[in-house]
Order: sequence, then structure tokens, then C-alpha cells
Amino acid sequence: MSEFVKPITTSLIDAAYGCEFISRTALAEIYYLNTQYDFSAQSCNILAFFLMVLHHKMDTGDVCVKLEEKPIKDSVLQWISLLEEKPSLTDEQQIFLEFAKDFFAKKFSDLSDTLKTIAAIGSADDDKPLVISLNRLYLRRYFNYERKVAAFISGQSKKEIPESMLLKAQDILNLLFGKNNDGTDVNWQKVAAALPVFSRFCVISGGPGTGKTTTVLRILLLLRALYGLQPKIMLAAPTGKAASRMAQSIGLQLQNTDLDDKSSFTSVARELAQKCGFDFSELLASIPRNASTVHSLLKVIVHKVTPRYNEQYPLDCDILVVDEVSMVDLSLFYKIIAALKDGATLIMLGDKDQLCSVESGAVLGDICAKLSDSDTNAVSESTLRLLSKLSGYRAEKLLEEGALSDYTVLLKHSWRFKDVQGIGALATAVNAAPLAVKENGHHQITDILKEYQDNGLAYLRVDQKNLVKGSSFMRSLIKDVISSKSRYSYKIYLDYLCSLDFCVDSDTTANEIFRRMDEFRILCSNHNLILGDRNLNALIESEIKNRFMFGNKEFFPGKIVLITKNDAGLNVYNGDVGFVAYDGADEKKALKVFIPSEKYGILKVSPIFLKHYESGFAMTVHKSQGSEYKNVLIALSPKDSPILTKELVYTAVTRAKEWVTVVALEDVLLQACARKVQRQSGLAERIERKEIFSLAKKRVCISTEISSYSKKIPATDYSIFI
Ligand SMILES: Nc1ncnc2c1ncn2[C@@H]1O[C@H](COP(=O)(O)OP(=O)(O)OP(=O)(O)O)[C@@H](O)[C@H]1O
Repeated sequence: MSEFVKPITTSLIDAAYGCEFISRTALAEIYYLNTQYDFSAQSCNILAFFLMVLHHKMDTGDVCVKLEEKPIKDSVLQWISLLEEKPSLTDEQQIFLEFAKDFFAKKFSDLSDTLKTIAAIGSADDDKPLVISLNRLYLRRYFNYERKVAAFISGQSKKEIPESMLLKAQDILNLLFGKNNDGTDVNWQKVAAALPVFSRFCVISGGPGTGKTTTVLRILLLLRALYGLQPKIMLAAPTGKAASRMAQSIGLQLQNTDLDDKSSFTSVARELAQKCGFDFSELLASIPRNASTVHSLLKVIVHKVTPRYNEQYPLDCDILVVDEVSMVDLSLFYKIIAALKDGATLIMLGDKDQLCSVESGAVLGDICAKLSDSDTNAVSESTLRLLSKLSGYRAEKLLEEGALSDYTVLLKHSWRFKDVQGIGALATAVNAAPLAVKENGHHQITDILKEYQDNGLAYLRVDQKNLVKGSSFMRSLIKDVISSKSRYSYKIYLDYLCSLDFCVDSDTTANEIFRRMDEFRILCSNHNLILGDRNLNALIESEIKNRFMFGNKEFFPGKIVLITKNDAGLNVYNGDVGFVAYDGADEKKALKVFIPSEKYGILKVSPIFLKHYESGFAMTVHKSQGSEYKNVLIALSPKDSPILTKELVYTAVTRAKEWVTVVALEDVLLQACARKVQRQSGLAERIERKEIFSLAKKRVCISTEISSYSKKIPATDYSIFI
């Protein structure tokens, strides 16, 4: 390496360290690359900027960055503006600003041409730490994830099914979903259930209450009837909350033992048992009731890239069902498929229109990309023929009416909102936006908020002057949340606790409190500003403390607590929600946080032991993913920003089972609904191109010591890129 190179690069890195908005990981990587490759000073600085931009994009969920002028220079311009807005700059910031302006001023084609010549950047099939593919720049690890996921999906060949088995499946599908009558609408649940008969990978997507769980339970019966009771079935979801909701939803269907209800799960299971010669109780017992988190299923190890179950050591599972797949990021998706044993079937359930995962990627969205825009069908002739044969519907009808691909079926009819129609109507309109402006200039969303007022929806119309500290609107909103009989109130929960003197002496009582607590939640788009969860929680807490004269303690009876980080010692996990009350079983009636736990029933934790938590009366929409409440109040930030998207509004609306109250400035709400989340990834394109390569069961792992350069970089055994 030339002596000349390092000081120049180091000075850019040093300068970048003075800028809090630059990813530390990007800086560690460029330092590492500079020690490994003989760059020219100019190349190294250009590479540094591209890596900083890549990480900047990955921090907001992109998998890669497109090598186009706009995305690259927009990030750099953002940094320049941030620095120029500061009243004064440190020396480091001043140097970085000069570097940034210099980069910004250069011709983009020259920058990208230089980038492509840099030795650290390779193509798909070498092992360089960075990759350019489909005109996108990736870290090798993420490129590998994306390519392997695309190869898994594209490489799915149909199972060879003997004709006799197809006829049997046809018969069982008729038993499980009913025979088709001429001219009746297509039962898409039946079509979705036909997919796993011949495909080892299928995705059933649909909004809330479209029958994803109902369908998957019948699929499990169908696969039992075809393959017997031996195949091992496992259920999982990305978060503990989603896993317990999945188990709860399955439990509800299994508990419905009304055999007169011919369509109930138990009725069809009994009929199937008789038909196939199974013992009915054995058949029921063979349907799993418990779901675990994907992390615990795969045994993901903290700080390790590879979980215990992986390509070399697959899960002993024949049929894996994963719910809430919209929350699964690219790396977790790859880990799931890597841990599948040969011949296993993977069934995924999720709502493609929901917010995507917090981490990089929008895998469900990419898989369903062909279904998204205009419901175009992307199904091959052979799949269509098999689906038609198994379901009994004409292939043309399936093509005309459905949204299908070779491994995806979209369920569109919601069975949940038949009594209160507002939620379903609003969710549909939010999805249709921005195309929802009608000929008369009215916006469909505004019309729906009016039309369904008192039929599942309430819109608390506000203007800017209402949304200031101490306004009468804010004061009455908080009072209502505590004590009104409205749909947006914790009254039922607080009154019940008050009737117990805030003392809980049994698990039954605690469960009743949990039930009442989950009847309502405030979902905020943001943490900050007047309608952010932080401000609303502070106002609600202060109102409760005043009302019940609790003084000014941080933990007080009735407080709702949201756990924000896993704590294995306490057995509490990120996303867990509990309440505070006196422990009636404790001699001193100590104040405890009661938290429901999948494994241990109800945990009672002393507040002093909790390290990572927030108040949970109001939470962000992101935190609420995978949960459902009877009533929801959606509080949208009064300031429009890129995070206000239709996916965010849709996710918030669909958390409610009965009632949605919206507090938002009308123009901000409409702007949010017109903005779609756009995550950069090449997955949809790779799937469409049917990119297949050998999924070699080979792992490469580079361990690098990044210890000596600076105290700013933690000394660690660092697997950076691969
Ligand atoms: N074909 C059907 N006929 C009648 N009721 C149905 C049908 N399919 C589903 N339901 C009912 O609709 C409700 C929602 O079904 P299910 O829980 O399967 O939907 P889901 O899509 O899994 O919901 P979620 O959004 O909560 O995941 C349940 O009460 C279920 O019994």
C-alpha cells in the first residue's frame, strides 16, 4: 500500500466521525477496506462516499443503493444541508463539508465509472466484499441473502403428484371448503389451499380477517389427509406478540366445538377423520397449538450471523407455517429458508400492504410485487391448470377474477368487518390512494371518514391551532382518554383497576386486566411533536396521577409499560406490554409490573429491575405491528414527513377490530395516504428474471480485527461483509 494513500483517506474518515449522521459501520468498513486493498486516494474517497450513502439507505430499510445520480447525491446533499444549517461547525465537520461539496460537484458518471474500477468491488460470482449487480451497490452479505432468496423462490419446482393423489386432494378440498356451484364466486381460500398440494413454497396474503388462519388450518388438515399424521408441523411468527396472536387465533378455531356449525374447523375435521380413517382426537391433537418466534425456532444467537439451525443443520420440520411475514426482513427470510430441510414445505401468511420490516428489505412486498399494482396475474400455465383442477374453478375465471402467481394467492374478502364497515372501507381506500380522488374532486378517504362516522369510524377533525400545548382540544382529548365513555378511552381498564384498589391477587384478575387494557390503544406515527407517543404518554400519565393522587412517581398503579429491549434475565422481550399494580400475593403488597409471558404465564417484575421500557398508553404504529386492539386512536403527526406513508396509515387502521378514531390534519392524512414506501432491493427483479444459481451449502466467513485504528471503532471480531 502506498504511503500516500492512508493519510488522505484517514482524514476523510476522521472528519466523518465528527458528523453524528454518518454510519459508524460504514466508517469501520472503509477503514478495513483501506487496510486490505491498494486504493488510490481518489478512489478511496469516492468509495467512502458510496459506502456512507449505502449505509445511510440501509438504515432506513433499503437493501442496496441504485447507482443513479439522484439517490446518491440526494443523501450527500442532505448531509451538506445538515451541516450548513448548524450555527457553527467543528474542524472535523468543516473538513467533511468540503469533502462532501467536492463529491457533490463531480460528474456522476465519472464517480460511478471510478467506483466500478475499484478492486474491493466485484460481481455476483466472486468473493469481493462489495458487489455491483443490476446496477445496484450491495454489501456482499446482503447481496448473497437477496440472491439466495430469489433463487429459492425461482427454483421452486412443482412436486410430482400422481393423478390418484390429485383426485384425493380434490375430494378433500371439496370437503373442507364445499363443492362449487355453477356461477358462484370463486372461494379464494380454497384456491390458496390447493397451492401446497403441489408447491413446497406458498404465500397467502390478505388483509385482516380475510381468513388466512382459517385457510392454513384447513391446509394442515389437507396435508394430514394426504401424508398422514407423521409429518412434523411447526408454527412461527416474527415477534412474540404475533406468535401468541397466531396461537390464540388457532386456539379459538379449535375451541369451536359446535358440530352443528357445519363450516367450523372441528366439524370439517371430524368429517375428514371419518373419511380418511383417522381417529378424530388424534387428528385434532396433531394440529399444533403453539407458535414460537422465528428467532427462538431457529435459535438465533446474539451477535452471530448464523443461527443454530442453518443450511448445514436444518430444522427437523416437514411443514413450517410463518405468520405476519410482512415483518420478516431479508436476512431473517434467508435464515428461514436456509434452515429448511430438503423436501420441507414452507407456508407463509401476511398482509402485503402492511408496513414492512424494521430491518432491511421488504420481502413480502417484493414477492407479491406482481400482484400489487393492477392485480396482474403472474401465474404459469401449469400452475393455473393444477389450481383449476384441484379447486374446480375454470382457469379463465381464476385468471379473470384473481390475483395469483405461481406461489401466491391473494385473499380479498374480509369476514371480520361485516357489522362495522368503516374499518374495512377506510383500509381499502387507504390502499387505493392516491388514485382515490373522485371525479367531483372529493377525496375518497375524506368521504369515507364522513360516511362511516359512527359505523366503526370517528374523525376528530383538527386544525393547526388545536394542536398546540395546553389547547382546549388537547386538554379535552386527554380527559376523554382517561375518563370518557368514548371508544378512545382507558376508562374500562382504569375503573376496573380502581375497583380493585389497584391490587391484583390472582392470575385470573390479572388476565381480566390485560383483556381490558388491550381494548384500546393510541397509535402514533411519530415519537415527537404534540401527537407523538412521548408527549401523549406524558400528558396521560400526569392526568392519571392527578386524578388518583399518585404523586409524581415514575411507576404508579395503572401505568402501562412497554418493554423496548429483550432482557433474558427477566424473561421480558421487546414489544411486551404490561401494567403496574400492587401485588396482592405479596405480603408487603409491593408495586409490580405484571407482564404476560408465553413461557411463564404472568411475570411480576419489580420496577427497579426494568431497564429498557417506555410508557405504553400511546405507542408508535411500528411497535404495534402484529398486535390487535378492539379500539384504536390514530394520532398522525401534524408535520408531514417521509415516514407518513399509506402503509403506516393502513397498518394503524387494521390494528383495530371494532373502531378507529383518527386525529389528524386532513391535508397531512391525505398526503400520507398518497405516499408509498419505496424500499430499494433487487429481489422483485431477480424473481421476475427467474435468477437461479446453485444454492451451494458452503459458508464463507471472514473474521477481521478492527481494533487498532481508533478507540472510536470497537475492538471486535467482526464479520463485516459476508
Ligand atoms: N370462509 C369463511 N366463512 C365464514 N367465516 C370465515 C371464513 N373465513 C374466515 N372466517 C371468519 O373470519 C374471522 C377471521 O378469520 P381468520 O382469523 O382466519 O382471518 P386472518 O386473515 O387470519 O385474520 P388476521 O388478520 O387476524 O390474521 C374468523 O372469525 C373466521 O372464523
